[in-house]
Amino acid sequence: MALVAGRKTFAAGKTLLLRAGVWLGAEAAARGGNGARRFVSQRVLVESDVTAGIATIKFKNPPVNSLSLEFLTEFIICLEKLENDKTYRGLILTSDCPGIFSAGLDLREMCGKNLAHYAEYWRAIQETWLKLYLSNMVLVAAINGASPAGGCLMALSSDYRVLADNPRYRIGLNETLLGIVAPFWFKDVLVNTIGHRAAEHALQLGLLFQPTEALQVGMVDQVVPEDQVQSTALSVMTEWLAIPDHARQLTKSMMRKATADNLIKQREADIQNFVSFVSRDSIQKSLQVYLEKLKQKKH
Ligand SMILES: CCC/C=C/C(=O)SCCNC(=O)CCNC(=O)[C@H](O)C(C)(C)COP(=O)([O-])OP(=O)([O-])OC[C@H]1O[C@@H](n2cnc3c(N)ncnc32)[C@H](O)[C@@H]1OP(=O)([O-])[O-]
Repeated sequence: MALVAGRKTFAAGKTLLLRAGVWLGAEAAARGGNGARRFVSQRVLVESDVTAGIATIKFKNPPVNSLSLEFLTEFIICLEKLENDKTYRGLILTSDCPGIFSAGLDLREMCGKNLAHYAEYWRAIQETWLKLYLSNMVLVAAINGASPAGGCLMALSSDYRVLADNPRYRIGLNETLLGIVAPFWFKDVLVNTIGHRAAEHALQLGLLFQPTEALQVGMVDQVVPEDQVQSTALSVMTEWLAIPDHARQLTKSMMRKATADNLIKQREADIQNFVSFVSRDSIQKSLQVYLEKLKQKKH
């Protein structure tokens, strides 16, 4: 069944479909006696409480949970499975890698590859966002680590964000620091969350906010001690699940549809735009310099 769902999603991307098949073959599922279920894939861990109707997805793509094509493929299939299974009404997004929620797009997917690869990668990024942003489930991000750029987008696409109070866990759309530009739909989600002026400021400077600042600007809804992130996410979820699904879902759709439609109506043009942008020599150079800086940071 999940594979059928996967086929629908990736009708336009044969390679992804193949990768999805590999992943499904490797999947292991276990069911406990107390309504708890656990799906394990290589890079995405899904734990679920069937009785409560709540699933938790833990990103497990060390060292930094970068959004590689393999990761995105597994993630999208997990999301589809949960979305299509009416047992689940709520989903918590969090990380299994200590100190990192997600480092955002995998820079190695954007460097030194061919045009077809860039197009395939960007389609997977778009698909991930659309699935998250338009999910019928309640999405709560339990942000237990740094979340720059694409990591921030995943959090912003949730309905509610709880961030661990640790000054190292900075969050924001820092694309300009890499010499690249956040796509219009990243920008739209940020504007919807923190307002136009704050978004303009944050985007131009590529600001990464520490927890207190993130709370102040409205990028997250709550900052709590690190050991309370998961329990807070769970109690927020319980509150949201008390609202009748149909009313909440229609309201969510009313609030989000125009933003999502903006991308849906020009997906192919957006892919072409990304491909021609990222393949420019100057952009390739900026990305390589940035990656090199990251590597040298340690030494
Ligand atoms: C138009 C498109 C829009 C773009 C959107 C984006 O999301 S753009 C993305 C914007 N994202 C950013 O700007 C985030 C950049 N990353 C960071 O700022 C930090 O890594 C950190 C704060 C996430 C974690 O700090 P930490 O001290 O815990 O970890 P560390 O720094 O020591 O890294 C460990 C290893 O991971 C590697 N690696 C890291 N990130 C990426 C990546 N995205 N990809 C690939 N690899 C990455 C790093 O090179 C190193 O590799 P090595 O040497 O072992 O081979």
